[in-house]
Amino acid sequence: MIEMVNVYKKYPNGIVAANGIDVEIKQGEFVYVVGPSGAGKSTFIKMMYREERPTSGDIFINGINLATLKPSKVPYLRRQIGVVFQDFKLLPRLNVYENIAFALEVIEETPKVIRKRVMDVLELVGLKHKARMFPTELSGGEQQRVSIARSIVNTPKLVIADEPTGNLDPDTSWEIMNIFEEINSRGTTIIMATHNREIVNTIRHRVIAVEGGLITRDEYGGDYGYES
Ligand SMILES: Nc1ncnc2c1ncn2[C@@H]1O[C@H](COP(=O)(O)OP(=O)(O)OP(=O)(O)O)[C@@H](O)[C@H]1O
Repeated sequence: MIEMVNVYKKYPNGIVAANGIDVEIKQGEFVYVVGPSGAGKSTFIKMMYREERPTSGDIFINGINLATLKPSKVPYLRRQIGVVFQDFKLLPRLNVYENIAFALEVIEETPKVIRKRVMDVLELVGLKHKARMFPTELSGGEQQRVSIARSIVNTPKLVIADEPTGNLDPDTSWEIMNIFEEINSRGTTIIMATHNREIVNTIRHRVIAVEGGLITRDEYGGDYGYES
C-alpha cells in the first residue's frame, strides 16, 4: 500500500531530512516510526500524505505515484488517508459532531449518511454523549478521540499519526492506543511516529527507526531502542 523508492528530501534551507529512503508497508500493518528529535520522522510521514514533496525518488500510495500526482488530484488522495496530530487541530468554533461531519460535508455526502457515519465513529471512540460539546470543553484525551474519529469517518485504508500521545498523560495515552489497536484490527493500516518508549515496548508492532534521514532499523515486533 505504501512504497518509497530512493526518496531524498532537501529543505530550502539545505537540511537533508530524507537521504535515500526505501521502504514498503503492506495493507493492514501497524508501524511505529521512532528516532531522535530532528531525525526526519515527521518529514518521512508528511511525504506520505503529500504535505511535503520529495526532492527526488518515488512514493506510491495504493498505486498512486505522489511524485507525479497533479495538484488537482491531491484532495482525492487526502480523502483516502486519515491524519492525526499531536495537537489535535480541531476547529474551535465547531462542536464535536460538526468537527467530524465537516470531512463528509466537503464531499457532499447526504445528511442521513453523515449522521450515521459520525455517530458510528463517535461510538467507536466512546464520545457519543459529548457530540454537542465544543473542543474547549473537552480534556486533551477527549479532543484526541474526536480527532481520531474525524480521521476515520471517511473510512480511509491508511491512518497516519504524528505523535498522537505526545500531549497526553500515560493513562490517557494507553486509552488512545486502544482505539488505534481497534482501528487496526479492522484492517486499517496505521503509521505512527512516536517518542513513547513504553508503548512501543509493550504493544509490539513493526518498528522503523529513522536517523539522519535514513532508515537505520526495520524490525517486526522490535523495541523502541533509544534512551529518550
Ligand atoms: N519545513 C522545514 N524547513 C526546513 N527544515 C525543516 C523543515 N521541517 C523539518 N526540517 C528539518 O528537517 C530535519 C528533520 O525534521 P523532522 O521534523 O522530520 O524530524 P523529527 O524526527 O520528526 O523530529 P521531532 O521528533 O523533533 O518531531 C530537522 O533538522 C528539521 O530542522
